[in-house]
This record gives sequence, C-alpha cells and structure tokens, in this order.
Amino acid sequence: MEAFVYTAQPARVVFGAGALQHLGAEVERLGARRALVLSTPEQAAQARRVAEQLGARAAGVYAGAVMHVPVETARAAVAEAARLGADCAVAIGGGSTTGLGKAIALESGLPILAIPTTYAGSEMTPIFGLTEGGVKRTGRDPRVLPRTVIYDPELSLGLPPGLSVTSGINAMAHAAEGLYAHDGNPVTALMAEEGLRAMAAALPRLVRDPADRAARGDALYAAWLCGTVLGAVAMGLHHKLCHTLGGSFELPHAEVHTVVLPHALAYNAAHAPQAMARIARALGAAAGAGAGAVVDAPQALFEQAQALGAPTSLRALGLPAEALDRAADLAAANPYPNPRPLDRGALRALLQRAWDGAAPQA
Ligand SMILES: NC(=O)C1=CN([C@@H]2O[C@H](COP(=O)(O)OP(=O)(O)OC[C@H]3O[C@@H](n4cnc5c(N)ncnc54)[C@H](OP(=O)(O)O)[C@@H]3O)[C@@H](O)[C@H]2O)C=CC1
Ligand SMILES: O=C(O)/C=C\C(=O)CC(=O)O
Repeated sequence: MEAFVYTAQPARVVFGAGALQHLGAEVERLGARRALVLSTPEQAAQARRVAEQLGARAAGVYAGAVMHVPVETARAAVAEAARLGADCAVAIGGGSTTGLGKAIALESGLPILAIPTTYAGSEMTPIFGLTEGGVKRTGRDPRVLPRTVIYDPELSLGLPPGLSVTSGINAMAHAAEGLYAHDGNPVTALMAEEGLRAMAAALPRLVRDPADRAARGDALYAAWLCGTVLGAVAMGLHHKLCHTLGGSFELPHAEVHTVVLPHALAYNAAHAPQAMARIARALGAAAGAGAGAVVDAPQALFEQAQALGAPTSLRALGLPAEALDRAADLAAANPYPNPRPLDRGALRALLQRAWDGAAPQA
C-alpha cells in the first residue's frame, strides 16, 4: 500500500430512529445552557418543537435560513445569537440550515449541533459557503464543523421522493469525486464506495415507499459516509461545475448535482479508471448485477437518475441556452485539482450534453 495522510474530523454521531430524544443530553454534553434553534421559515414549526423539547436550555428560534447563506442572513443570525446570549446553535434541516449554523460559528465560535433532514452532507464537513452580491465563496475552517450530529431517520420521512432522489445523488457526487481526489486515501475510498452502494440501494426503495423507515435509515447512513468524504478530501470538476451553475445562474443545488454528475464522471473516466471501477462496483452491487458484471459508471448513474424520475437536463432546470458559453468560461477559469486537465472546448461540449439531457459521453 502507498503512503497516505488521513485526517479524521472529530464529530460525535448519534444515529437511529428516535435519536432526537437524546437532544437535551447532547446539548448538555456540549456544556451549553442556551441553544439557538435554527431552521428555514418553512420548518419553523419543527424548530419550535425542538426548542420546546430543550425547555430551559433553549435560547430561542431563528427560522431565517435560506439556500447558499446570503451574508445579510448570516449577519442577522449572528446578531440574534448574541442578543439572546446563545452559547450553542442547533441546526435542524437541510444544508441551507446547517450552512446558517456554520456562518454563526465562523463569526462567534459557537458549537453547532446538527440534525440533518436531507442527504446533502454539510453536517460532516468543515466547509462553509457564504453568498455576497450574487457571488458564493466557500472555505474550510475547523470552527464550522458541527461538534455533534443527530441522525434520526424519522425526521426525513417527510422529505418528498423527488427531493430525496436529488439530495441522495448530491451525496453520491461527494463519494464519486472523493474516489479520484488527489488527496484521497484507502479509508476515504472505503467510505465512498460503501456510501455509493448504500445510497444507490436506498433510493429506489424510497421512491417506491417514502415512509420506508429502513430505507430512510440506509440513506442517512450513506449521506453520513458521503459527507465525511466531502469533508476529508478535495473535490474536482463536478463540484466546480455545480457551484458555477448554482451560484452564478441560481439553479437548485441538489438538482444541478443530479444532472451534471454522469457528465462530469464521463469527462474524467479515462483519467480515473480505478475510481470508475469502484463506482461501477458500488452501483452494480446495489442494482443486484451478478459478480463480474461490467457496469459503465457514468451511464449507470444516468440511467438510475432517469429510472428514479429525476431531472436529467439543465434545460429542464431553467438554464437558458445562452448561459452555456459563460458557464464553460467560468468552469475553465480557475485551476483546481481534477484527474483530466480542463479543456474549455470539452467542457462546453459536456455542458451542451447536460443541457440537452443526452446520455453522458467520454
Ligand atoms: N458546506 C458543505 O459541506 C455543504 C453545503 N451544502 C449547501 O447546502 C445547501 C443545499 O442543501 P440541501 O439540503 O439540498 O438544501 P435545503 O436545506 O435548502 O433543503 C432542500 C429542500 O428540502 C426541504 N426539506 C428539508 N428537510 C425536509 C423535510 N424533513 N421534509 C420536507 N422537506 C424538507 C427544504 O424545504 P424547506 O425550504 O421548506 O425547509 C428545501 O426545499 C446549498 O446551499 C449547498 O451549497 C451542501 C452540501 C455540503
Ligand atoms: O457550497 C457550499 O456551501 C459548500 C460545499 C457544497 O455545497 C458541496 C456541494 O456542492 O454539495
């Protein structure tokens, strides 16, 4: 085995149906006395229930989270945390709410307890994102890594099948790119392949029955693994393209990941054969393909998304055709680690296929 470096992220995970019951004890374990509960406006009722559960340990509710964390929202939340004398943030919701918790932690150092209800995986990463003047910047800072994560599959029962699928594929994207990361290692590869297998197996069950508790648990387990990979190693072309399309053209995060992933993998396939073999093995195993069956990883992902009823074209997400040239310019502009060198013409062709909803092509 070759030499490698693996840095574990020190989050505590409490996992299982009904795990939310441990919230009070977990807040106490953090040494916190006044937790500010965060959510989106739509999930405010759930946040209030969480605050009631915390009783005297709740400082209040801030239900102002929005996608991509505008700096104005972050500043307002930091001010509210200070006004209420909060010494901890409890973020219940998807990546948008966790992201707001991270913005507070970045400014104030408050510990975060995250309770994820989607599969985005932000709860397992020291990565933050902030949007100012229509431009999103991301960074890494150990202060924003949640100290404790409560994964309770009961809380994701209400996540609609369409969102479950796109959010699940968002998670799979972290694992897939982690498998060819320049700073990857055998431990993150193990987590990535298992995360891909578990998510690919869970999603068809969730589409058949969104109330399938076992499948919800498997999907959250997969999200945890995939999020851990995102937090541990560098992402490449796929995440860059999605940030460009999401940040500059305001496309929805998980849906963009779903459309772009097969195409980004096809772009890199010939330059990352071992990663492709592991992705294919994970997808083949999930689909019940016999031992030794050959599965084309990008094509298998494309077909799985189609079969699950997910969007497969950028056109369907509302991207105007005129935006493709600028998106290609932006994606080719700044260097970042990727197995295949960035070629503006090839990226433009990739984007065209993703816009058309065509099958991925190496
Ligand atoms: N820093 C990091 O490491 C990462 C950051 N991110 C960031 O997170 C954001 C995306 O996260 P994502 O989770 O996809 O987006 P959101 O948190 O915006 O959630 C997506 C949708 O899911 C809905 N939802 C969430 N939970 C439930 C539930 N239990 N029942 C019903 N509906 C629910 C939300 O509804 P509603 O609006 O009603 O609450 C929303 O419409 C992006 O900003 C992305 O950049 C993503 C991955 C990693
Ligand atoms: O944009 C962020 O907030 C940080 C990372 C991600 O969103 C990862 C992703 O693209 O899913």
